[in-house]
Amino acid sequence: MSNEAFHLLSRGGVAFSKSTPESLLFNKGKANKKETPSVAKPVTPELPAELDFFKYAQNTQVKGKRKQTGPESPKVKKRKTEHTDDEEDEELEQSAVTTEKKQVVGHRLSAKGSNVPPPIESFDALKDQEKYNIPNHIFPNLVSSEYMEPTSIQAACIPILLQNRDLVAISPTGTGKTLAYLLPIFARLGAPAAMSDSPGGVRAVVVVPTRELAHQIHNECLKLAQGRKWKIVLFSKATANALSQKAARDKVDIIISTPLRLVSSLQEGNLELTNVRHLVLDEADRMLDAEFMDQIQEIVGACSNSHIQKALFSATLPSGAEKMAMEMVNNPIRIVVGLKDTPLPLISQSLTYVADDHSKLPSLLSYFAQPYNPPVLIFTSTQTRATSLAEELVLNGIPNVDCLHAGLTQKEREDAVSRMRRGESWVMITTEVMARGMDFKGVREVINYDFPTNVQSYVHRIGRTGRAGREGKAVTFFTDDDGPYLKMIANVILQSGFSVPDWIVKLPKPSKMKRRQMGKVKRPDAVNPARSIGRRDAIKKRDMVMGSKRRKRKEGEAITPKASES
Ligand SMILES: Nc1ncnc2c1ncn2[C@@H]1O[C@H](COP(=O)(O)OP(=O)(O)OP(=O)(O)O)[C@@H](O)[C@H]1O
Repeated sequence: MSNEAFHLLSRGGVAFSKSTPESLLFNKGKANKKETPSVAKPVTPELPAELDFFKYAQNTQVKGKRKQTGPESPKVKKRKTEHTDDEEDEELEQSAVTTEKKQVVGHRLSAKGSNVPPPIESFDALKDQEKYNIPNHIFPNLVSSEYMEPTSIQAACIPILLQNRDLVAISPTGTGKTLAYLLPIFARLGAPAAMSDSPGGVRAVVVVPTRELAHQIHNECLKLAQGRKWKIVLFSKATANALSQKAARDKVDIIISTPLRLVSSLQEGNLELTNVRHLVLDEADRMLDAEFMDQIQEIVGACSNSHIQKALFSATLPSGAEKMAMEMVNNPIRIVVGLKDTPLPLISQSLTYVADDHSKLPSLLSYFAQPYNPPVLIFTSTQTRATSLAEELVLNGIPNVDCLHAGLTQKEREDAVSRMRRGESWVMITTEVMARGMDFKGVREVINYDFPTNVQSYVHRIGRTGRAGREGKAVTFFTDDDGPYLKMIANVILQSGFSVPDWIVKLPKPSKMKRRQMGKVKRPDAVNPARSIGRRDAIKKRDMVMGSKRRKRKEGEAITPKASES
């Protein structure tokens, strides 16, 4: 199906807004009932204060029942290390507890390092000029962005970064890590380079794994930059070209980029990072995995200013990545908010058995036959499967289906993100490319159609819902093939305080080898086998027709000379 045809078929022509009655359309089963449409049920009767990042419990009357022992229980604590990538996590946690860990009142927040500055109580506390020296123009921008009180990660990290300390920070998805590093960057830069007498080139760089995330962070920067002429560049081929002149580069304050784009410009000699004072690696564990490692090393090497501050942020940081992170930084402070590699209890999580790959589509269609809460984000393992699933849903009459993956053109990707932000997409099918960092506040349900590739992928995928204190729901389909990896995800679910069937809890712990193979299950390109058989037949028929045409042409060519002779 062509892209245009796909969008024509998948668009219902109306935007979904959480506050409009359109949401009622989704409660097919309850169409005639007066009660309000199905809303993700609150899952925590009393959200522990240490996990209440957005003061959720204080402001909301919570009705539901927590299904399992809370994250604080010793039983769950023991499980915690089982799902992590290797055994050293526990050691790290324990050493933090016994030696340098500080428990900050009110939140489960651990800080490790020397001379850790105390967290701030409020954004107002930052107005203390002597202590923090933050330019006044930033505060109205916080208010206009509706940032009234700092989240835990912001409370802890902002004073650290303001002291120009290096930092490794881990906090669950959707808890406001972006502002935790952007605010100190603006504060430390003080004023735009263009206003300075001796601008010396780019002063801050934020590196992220995808273009979409870079775009989103750029928008966050623009919110904080209001009222001043900051030059904040979302690095792309076009902007990189525009900055190939040194005079233009000298006026740049902050660059937000993916690693590849930055490295290309460095290698072409069109960019210097020698004046960079603040380097942030967001989604740090992804930035430090094999795919990006060489590029990150090149970028870090290019940021050669002796006063550089490095900060790494993520919701997950397996111990291997953490070791690498710690080697990159200088006398760092390590902050962990909540439980490492654990989703917020605001996201209710469950596992759904679907036997085999062919049974997934019918299972998903029955899911959509029940009341559901759009927008729903669905993750597949490959681009072709994402497209195939989107087509199937459209053909099955699911309204406002959309698709976003790295196989689309940049324009198509941007358009898909815009439609999602405008609330026009009710069901977005996507791949790992959207798993990290993307902040679509309204996403209420995440479905892992294909099992995630590892624990981190699971945590980030489901973290697209339950953001900024909202509730969310995550459903993960599993087949017999996913069995060996089930236990790892089940442990995360238990750790967050939800239940899983007993037999899954009793599964043996997978070997290291098995853990490495997770997500490598071979799946067909088409999610509907009937359609793929149809497709095969169509291809066969097409080949036969073409073959017969070829033969006829050849016969014709053989006849023609004779005809010309006559
Ligand atoms: N202090 C605050 N008060 C209210 N909302 C906030 C605050 N800080 C951030 N937010 C909002 O919370 C949402 C999540 O923020 P952000 O995207 O920075 O989370 P994150 O921790 O980086 O998530 P991820 O790990 O998925 O990248 C955003 O919509 C943001 O606008």
